[in-house]
Amino acid sequence: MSHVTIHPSILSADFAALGQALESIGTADAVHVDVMDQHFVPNLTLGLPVVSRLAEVSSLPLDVHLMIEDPDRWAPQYAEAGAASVTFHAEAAGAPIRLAREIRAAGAKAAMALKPTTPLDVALPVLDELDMLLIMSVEPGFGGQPFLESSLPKIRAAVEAIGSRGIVVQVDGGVSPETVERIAEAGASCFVAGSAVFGAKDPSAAVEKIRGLAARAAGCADRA
Ligand SMILES: O=C(CO)[C@H](O)[C@H](O)COP(=O)(O)O
Ligand SMILES: [Co+2]
Repeated sequence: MSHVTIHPSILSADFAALGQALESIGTADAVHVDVMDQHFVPNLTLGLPVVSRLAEVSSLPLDVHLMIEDPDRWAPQYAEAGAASVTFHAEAAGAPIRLAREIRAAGAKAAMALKPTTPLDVALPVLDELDMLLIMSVEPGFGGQPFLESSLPKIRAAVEAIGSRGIVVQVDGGVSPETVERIAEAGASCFVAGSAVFGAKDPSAAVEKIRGLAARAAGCADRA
């Protein structure tokens, strides 16, 4: 039986206390790290030196979400730095099949992300090279935005296109106790949640709450 996984996004954590942020989400399955370059998206966060250090100190796997131009050049370096998975955007990649292969060769799982307006068709030729497909449910760039309902049919279509290939469908943006059940019912199994986790008084409890709701809605075993 499959299970759901929760990846809190440290975009919504205190950037002056990232070590404490990691400690506060001990119940999570991985930590989602949003790398933004102020070119692909209108926001600037952190880069390779910080990700390398997080990989050294984190007991959770690092799920690195690259919102950058030219991921063909940079993504493999995040895999070499110790990321468990590296996600590049389809809209930014020049040669996505080659890039996914390079990420895997560098020791990480390979994932590709689609912005809300990018059609699923773009991912179909790349699927066989991917471990995970990220369906963005907000316009990338900022945490705390409302979940886009238009992503639900896209999630259903992605799950159907993937079939039995074992590729994880991840959803990122506006995931909260209010939205996670509908997203799980649509077939996603990996949930990124930033503000809903780090905005809570007890981030670890928020992770467990979101996971429990998702697992019940998906009709599968609650991992926790
Ligand atoms: O990639 C992202 C934004 O581009 C973040 O991962 C995402 O927005 C998480 O934050 P929230 O759960 O608050 O929407
Ligand atoms: Co993200």
